[in-house]
Amino acid sequence: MRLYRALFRQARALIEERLDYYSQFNPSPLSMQQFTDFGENATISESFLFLKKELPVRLANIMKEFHLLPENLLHMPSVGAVRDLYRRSFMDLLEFDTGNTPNNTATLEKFTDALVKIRNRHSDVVMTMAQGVMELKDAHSINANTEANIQYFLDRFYMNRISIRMLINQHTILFGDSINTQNHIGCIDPHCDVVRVIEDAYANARFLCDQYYLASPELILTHHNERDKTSRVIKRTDGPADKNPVSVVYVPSHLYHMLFELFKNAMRAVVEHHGPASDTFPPVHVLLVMGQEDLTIKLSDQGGGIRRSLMDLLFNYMYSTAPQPAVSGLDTPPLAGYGYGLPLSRLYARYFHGDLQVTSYDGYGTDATIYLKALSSEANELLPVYNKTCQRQYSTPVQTHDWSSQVHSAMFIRPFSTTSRNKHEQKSS
Ligand SMILES: Nc1ncnc2c1ncn2[C@@H]1O[C@H](COP(=O)(O)OP(=O)(O)OP(=O)(O)O)[C@@H](O)[C@H]1O
Repeated sequence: MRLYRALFRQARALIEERLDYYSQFNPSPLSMQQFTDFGENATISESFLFLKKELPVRLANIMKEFHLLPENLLHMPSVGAVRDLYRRSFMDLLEFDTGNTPNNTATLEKFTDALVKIRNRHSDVVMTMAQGVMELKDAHSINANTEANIQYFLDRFYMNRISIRMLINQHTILFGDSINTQNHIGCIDPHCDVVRVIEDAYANARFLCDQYYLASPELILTHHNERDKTSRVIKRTDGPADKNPVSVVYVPSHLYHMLFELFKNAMRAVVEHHGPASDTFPPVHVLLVMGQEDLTIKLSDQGGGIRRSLMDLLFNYMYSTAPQPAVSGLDTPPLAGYGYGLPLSRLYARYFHGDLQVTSYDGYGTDATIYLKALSSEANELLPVYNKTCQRQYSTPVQTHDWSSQVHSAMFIRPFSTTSRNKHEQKSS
């Protein structure tokens, strides 16, 4: 037993030492264009050389932030389980970043297999972290500072996770065994048909809404393409839409995720506001605009809106008006869960420098707007970086409400030029 403990302590010390080393480096954000260029031209070997360093760097940057979380949260079993997963995956990756790992077919195959294993291992992390927060809420009272720190951490933690999964998916889809039948570049669709994704998300949210309430609102979609000056209003009864009227280089699954969450919220609000027994429901209007710089998708519902006093809570991981899901998930109403729909969707939008904003008219309805970068060269990854500014954020007491902006650009990292892509530069501070 004593030997086991000594070995365990030794292993932990080694992990901490490696974390210190890799967290000295800044993550290297890529633009959508770099992802597609790389996907079309790079070899598995080049991808391996980049990822064997970049993945441990991204993992180490977020793992260091765990140390800054409130002790109470770290002691929650689910949070401990998530940390263990991260440690294991970090160590798995380090095997490949040693001076003597040969860059041969066997190593490349082993690396791809390791990435698949890591992706599967982490598939429930969002839910497990959410459970950790629920465990904390049940066990302790949470003060404003703790809440702010958890909110700050989760935004960064989930953003980091989105980015790591993006890298892993690109490598495993491009160089793994799966067959590309859709002309995608990894998980990116260079001609993502936005109307189609909107209609898919609507249809699936509607299916859930019909199942739960036996009723659902219609969809009216208007699109305008400023680039070729075309506009059209589509009602669902109109039949198939024009072929690909608005397309963008994007990850369809990310766009689908955001739209599905927004449609679920809109439908739930409309049906509950008007009463499920109502004869008719006002439709959900979607406006899709392709501009010169932005692609904008606005969902407008007449679901009674949200009080202004609650607006600040919308993106809070600890807020949902829906009943808390049981850990088993069996009693979960299908249209709402942990209250992560909006905050996670906003992270997906922000990941490539877009945004998600909600404006509401109490007593009437809500507009939820997704902004995406129209140009792939401007759609850069937004990544959390572990540095002094972020460390300070955890120790700064919550201030009373201020009118000024809360964005601290030093805590996220902007992309660097293509030429320095493989140079994992060390942080200056
Ligand atoms: N369109 C809307 N109209 C009225 N209220 C809304 C609307 N969108 C969101 N809300 C309110 O914001 C809360 C948080 O929404 P969010 O999507 O983050 O979580 P959720 O729907 O409760 O659960 P989850 O999305 O995790 O399944 C909702 O519970 C609801 O009260």
